[in-house]
Amino acid sequence: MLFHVEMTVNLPHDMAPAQADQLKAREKEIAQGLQRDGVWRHLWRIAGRYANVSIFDVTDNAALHDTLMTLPLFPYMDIVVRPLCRHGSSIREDDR
Ligand SMILES: O=C(O)C[C@H]1C=CC(=O)O1
Repeated sequence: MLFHVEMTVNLPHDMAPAQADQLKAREKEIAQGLQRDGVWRHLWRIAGRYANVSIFDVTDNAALHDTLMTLPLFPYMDIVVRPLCRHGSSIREDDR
């Protein structure tokens, strides 16, 4: 199943820069692993915001939840999830 996921990161203003850098580095490592595995299909920065729009490809809602919970920044993100289904007019072969 495909999901449109919007993540907004809200790091506490008083978080030590070293802790923030460590969280971001671990997040990047996990995000890149999920992309290599084909789970995190698209990752786009929303211009001007510490937020992204992503497409995840997972088996079901629970799998998406479990995946998102593995992200080191999860406790600091507001996440909006929209389940997707194929559009009847789409000519793409890779969005099933
Ligand atoms: O930067 C973000 O949007 C948050 C998160 C998503 C991927 C990643 O490396 O960090």
